[in-house]
Order: sequence, then C-alpha cells, then structure tokens
Amino acid sequence: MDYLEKLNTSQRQAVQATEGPVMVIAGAGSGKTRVLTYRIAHIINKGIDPFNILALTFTNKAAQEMKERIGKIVGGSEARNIWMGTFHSVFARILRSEADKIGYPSNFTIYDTQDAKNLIKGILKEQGLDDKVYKPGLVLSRISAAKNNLITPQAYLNNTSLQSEDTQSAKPKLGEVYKIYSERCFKAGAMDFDDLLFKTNVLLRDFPEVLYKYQHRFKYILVDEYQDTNFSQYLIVKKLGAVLQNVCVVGDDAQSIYAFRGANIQNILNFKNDYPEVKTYKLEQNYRSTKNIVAAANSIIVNNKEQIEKNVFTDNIEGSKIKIYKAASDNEEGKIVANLIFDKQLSEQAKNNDFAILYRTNAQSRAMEEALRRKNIPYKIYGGLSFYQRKEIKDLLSYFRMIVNPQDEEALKRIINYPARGIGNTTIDKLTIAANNNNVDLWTIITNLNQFNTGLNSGTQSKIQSFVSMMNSFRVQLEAKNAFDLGNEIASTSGILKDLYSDRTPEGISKYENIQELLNGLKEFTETENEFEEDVTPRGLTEFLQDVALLTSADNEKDEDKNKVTLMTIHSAKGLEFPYVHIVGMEENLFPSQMSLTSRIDLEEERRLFYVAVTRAEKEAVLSFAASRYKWGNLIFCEPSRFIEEIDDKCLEYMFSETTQAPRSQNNYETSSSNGYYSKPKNTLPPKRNEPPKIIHTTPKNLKKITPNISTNQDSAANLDLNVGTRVQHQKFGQGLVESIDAGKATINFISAGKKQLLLKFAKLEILN
Ligand SMILES: Nc1ncnc2c1ncn2[C@@H]1O[C@H](COP(=O)(O)OP(=O)(O)OP(=O)(O)O)[C@@H](O)[C@H]1O
Ligand SMILES: [Mg+2]
Repeated sequence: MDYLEKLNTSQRQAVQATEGPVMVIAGAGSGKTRVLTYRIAHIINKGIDPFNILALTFTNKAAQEMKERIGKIVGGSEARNIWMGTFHSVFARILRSEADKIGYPSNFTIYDTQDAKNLIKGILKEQGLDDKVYKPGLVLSRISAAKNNLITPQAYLNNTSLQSEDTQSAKPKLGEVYKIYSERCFKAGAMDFDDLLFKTNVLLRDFPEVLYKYQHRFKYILVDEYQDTNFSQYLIVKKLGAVLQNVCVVGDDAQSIYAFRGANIQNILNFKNDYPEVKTYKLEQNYRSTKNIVAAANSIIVNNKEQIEKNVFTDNIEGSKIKIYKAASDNEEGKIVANLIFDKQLSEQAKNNDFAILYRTNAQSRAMEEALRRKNIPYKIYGGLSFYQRKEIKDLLSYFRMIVNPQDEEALKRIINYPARGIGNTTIDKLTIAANNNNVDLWTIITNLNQFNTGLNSGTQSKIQSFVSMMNSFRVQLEAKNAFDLGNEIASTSGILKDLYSDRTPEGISKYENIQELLNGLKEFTETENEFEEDVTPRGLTEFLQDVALLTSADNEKDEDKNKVTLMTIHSAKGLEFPYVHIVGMEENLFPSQMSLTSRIDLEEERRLFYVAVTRAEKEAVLSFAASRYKWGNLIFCEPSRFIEEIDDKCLEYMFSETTQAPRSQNNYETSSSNGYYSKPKNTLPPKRNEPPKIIHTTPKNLKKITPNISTNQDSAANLDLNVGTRVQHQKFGQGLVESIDAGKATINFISAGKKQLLLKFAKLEILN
C-alpha cells in the first residue's frame, strides 16, 4: 500500500473512505484530482472490477492520463477497463447500445456546433425568420439552455414565462424553432452535444430496467471538476448513484467558470441535501505553486462575495513575485512575452512545454503566434479550430458519416455538391421542401426521385442518381473493409483528392496535406489492435467516427506537439499546470470582459476565471497588458485590468514606470528582416510539388503483431457448443450473451464490456447455461 504514503492525511482519508457519498471541495492545486486517481486505484486494489467504476473528467485527455497513472499503481492492464471519460463520451457510448429504446439508430451521428448552426440557419430560412434577429448562435444557446435544464420543446412551448421572455426580445418563434430543430435531428438520426446528456436522462427516466442495469453496473461513481456540472449532468449522477450511493465528487466553487454554459454551482449545495450522510474532506495544502502565487491567488478570490470559505497554504518556496509588463500595443505584448520565454529558456534551461500563454479570447492568439514564430519558438494552440473542424476534413468526414448513417442531413448537404457535380442550392432547396412536405429525410427523397414530386428536370435527376450510386457503392463495403481502405477509396473516388491537388496555393497544399494526415490517422486506427487476439471487433469507419466525434479540443495532441509552448484560453486550461504561465491581455473590457461589467454575478465569474489562470502556475506567473489594441479593425486605447489592483501588492513587481512607455526588456527585441517578413519554421514549409499525389502510410512503431497460437486453443473451441442465446463467461469481458455466429466468429454482448466480435478458435469461453 505504499501509494497511500504519497498522500497527506486528509487526502488519504478521502481515498480510503470508499463506501458511501464523499465530497471534496478544496482550493486549486490541493490534490483533488490526485485524490480521485488514487481513490480509483484503491478501489481496484480492494478487488472491485474496473468495469464497475465510472469516472467523469473534464477532457478525454485528462481521463487518459488518469488511466495511465492508475495503471502504474495497480499494475497490469486492468485500468483500461474503467468507464472513464467526459460526460459526453461516456454517455454517447451508453446511448449507442441502448439507442433503439428511444427510437434512434445505434450508429446515430453526433452533430457538432457547426452542424447544429447550419441546421438552424436552414430552419430560419424555411420559416421566413430574419437571422439578424434570430442569430443562429443565440438560438442555439437558447436551445442548449433548455436541454440542459431538461425542458422539452413541448414544455418550452407551454411555458408562459419562457414565451413572454422570447416575445419581449422580439423572438416569439424560438420555441417553434426548437421544436422543428429537435424533429429534424431525430429524423436525421443525429444528436447534438446537449442531446447526449438530455437523451441519457430520458433513457434513465423512461426505462427503469435500463436505469437498474447501470445503477448496478456502476458500483462506484467519481466526478472531477464537479463545480462545472450542469443540471442535466447533475441529474444523471444523482440517478445512477441513487441505490448504492458510492458517489465521490471533487471540485472547487472558486473555479466555477462555465455558468454561461449552464453550469450550476448549486449542485455542490444540492449534493449535501441529496446525501445527508455525505462525508466531506478539506484539503488545504497547495502542492502546485510557490508561496507568492498562492498568496496572490488568495488575495484575488477574497474579492468575491459568493464563496465557500477555504484556507489554502503551501510549504513550497517563496518564489519570485508576479511580474507585470506594459506594452504599447498587442503586437508589442507578443514580442515581450516571446522574449521573456526565450530568456527564461536560456537562464533556466526551461523546455518549451514548461510555458503556457493564457488569454481570455481566442482572437488574442494571433499577436502571440506571430511573435513566437519570429523567435522560432515552437507552439501549439488549443481550441480555436481543431483539426477535425477544418473544412476539408469535415468534407471527407461527411462522406464517412453518410455512409454510416445515410439519414445524416447536414453531412448530405455538405457533400452532395462537393466536389462540384452540378447540384446547386436551388436543387437542394427543392429536395428539402419535398422532404418536409412528405415528412421523410433527404436520403429517402434522393433514392426515390421518381416517387416524389420534386420539380427537378431529368438532367438534374440523373446527376443526383449518380451521386446516390456512388454513395451506395461505398456503403456496401462498410462491413467488409477496414477504415483505412474504405476511407482511402472514398477520398479518391469522390474526387476530393483530385480537387485539392489541383489547388496549388499554399492553402490548397495545406488542405491536401491535412487529408493525407487524416488518412494516416485512419491507417493507424485500423492497425491498432484490440487487446485480445480473439477480439476481432472490426475497426471500420463506423468505429472510427465514434472515436472522432467526441474529441475535445484538448484531445488532439500529437506526439510532435509534446515539446511546444501551449497557447490556450483560460477556460480550457482548467485542471492543468505549467511551471511558467503568462496571462496576457490584462485590460478592462477584455479581462474582465465587457459583457461582464454590468452585473456582480458575471464579474465574479470573471474573477474566478482570473483565479483559475493564476493558479495554473507552478513557479512563475507573469501578467501583461497593452495600452492599445485593434478590435474589429479599430485601434482602441486600453486601461489596465482592475484585477491587477486587486492582487496584494506584496506579491507584485511592476516592470515599467509610467514615464517610460516601453518595458525593460525592450532592448532584446529581435529586429525583423529587411523585407519585413519572418522565416517560418522549417517543418511548416510546403513540400515540393513536382511529384504525383501520394498517400503516406505510417505504421505505428510499437505495434504488437499477432502470432496466432492455434494448436493450444483449437481443441477447446471445437468442443464449444455455442448457439445464439447461449450465456458465456469470458476471462476478461465477463458474462455475455451470444447474439450471432458466423464463419467462426461470434458476436457477443457482454454485460460490462459491451458488444464484441470474437474469433471462436481463440476465445477462451465457458458456457454458463
Ligand atoms: N500529497 C502530495 N504530495 C506531493 N504532490 C502532491 C500531493 N498532492 C498533490 N500533489 C501534486 O500537486 C499538484 C496539484 O494536484 P492536483 O492537480 O491533483 O490538484 P487539484 O486540486 O486537482 O487542482 P485544480 O483545482 O487546479 O484541478 C499535482 O502536480 C499533484 O501531483
Ligand atoms: Mg484537478
């Protein structure tokens, strides 16, 4: 039990109190996430099957890291079987296996924000509503808020206060848009992100046997960052934990920063009401940061009226003060930060990945990126447009999506005329009207053109028909081909590769390379083996899409990104830590943001955000602000943020004086080369283009190869008398029911592990009935 020695007394108590409800509300860096990690390891060491543990984290990457750490403590490969991930990814998995109950196909599509907005735009157009009044983003956040509070479209329409609120804001039709939006998603076999939680709630509410099953499967439930759960998430945890009550939540009310997305700090207070027996543990020692940083953070957060009182101290060193830099402009701020990072790397032998630059809004990254490039400092940006949201990637993925689920209308609209095949917007509008009039989906219309009155001429009809036959030719291969082979075929046959190859602008070249990168990803996905040699659950496009749809922006990190400076918004930095943290844009109207200045509640949320930012730092936090910056094309003058003044003066060091406009380190500026351009880092230069397009196949290095060991297992397999309906026991997957048998392969639905396809000649199965 030596791992328990790596915890302080209260951490250890929280880890060892495995039975019954437990809550840990404690300050930043006090080891809450560490407690969750060790607690899970401890539960496994007590003999609980990892399949019976549900752990919900803020990103999938956090889940991955936690699993690795648990794996090191408990040994073996058991940790991989824990049900761990974000709320969205865990419940998407559960919804897939229960989809039929709520009328969805198990291969339902997950609409991202962009798909959802496009759908809303389409609905507004059809309904003749002005999208300047009904701004799609705003409509979507209203729908999202309704879903997260479990308000159905019908309940929305019946709710007089919601209705009058909408009427007052000149948007009386919002309820109807919500209703049509939900119907369209359903018809398209699609769920948006909020649906993943909303429908889970519906499932657990309307199907007692399903609720019972998961209540008993998840014997232990753990939630990190509990302060940022919304009502929908709160209710799922409450329902699942209601019987066994082994629910452990950890969080920090001072770090609640997602109220704008429906997170509800009340969930912490509710927890005590729901579980009167709850054991609460205080963690007061910060292990992350220097005394100076902890003192600064404490002095920030006391300005908030609404908070649970906490005492946070640290035994770490005093550390240097928090330095504050002033820049004349946002570009100069970028240069200052890049120079400071450069200098620190020299003086402290710091690595690139020891640094993070945090900002309030994504737009601020530009000035930082430019300055880092000038100094040849490698960096990576989290958030912003992730790889999978780039246009060319979404186009190809839309082909995949339609092949898996042909009802997926947003995917269909993206690709029916990409690459161009003469099917214009008017045609798509006509098809949409026909679909709505007949209450069917678009795919039904285009596969049965002669049965519906679409008003399209025969030329257009035949173009649509060739699109349909191409898609059908892909669809028939879905089961037989692996993700890479089929994906590769689609990229060439659809004409996407050719289209992008013909574009020789730098953007075109980079798009082409992105597609190659996606195909490499498919190759790797295809070749990654399932853990057991008998497990031949296919790795096709269906499985690939399931993995991709739920990646959060923090989950996209590639190996080559490991040693880079991190640029991210403060929101996405939650839970992370870095030796050196730069918080930039410390200006009024930017941080705190303009929108927050009218109410105390919003201002307090901004202050919590600042608290989160400062507490990411281990050794040093550096603040900077610009005296002017461009906003919407206009130069505006800025005042330093009020948050700077709120920090205890003892913790601060001002690196400028009001008379000298420029900061001290100005002399270090690198002058730009004579033509005013900087050179790009070598690895981003486009490749030479005199060779024909070529897809590069990478094979992951650490791939283990199967050496089938037929002789030892064949005999036992031959003796097995398996039939559909036979109950079996597998050494790792536990109990399951045989659903089908085909050519030496059985599809078995395991109670804990879900559906697997196993090769019978290898599978060590025991028959139970
Ligand atoms: N008892 C301990 N001994 C040594 N290091 C510890 C101990 N507890 C926590 N740490 C370290 O302190 C750092 C902060 O811990 P952790 O990330 O778990 O804090 P947290 O409370 O989850 O922070 P946040 O509120 O930012 O999410 C980590 O690097 C962790 O490994
Ligand atoms: Mg944490």
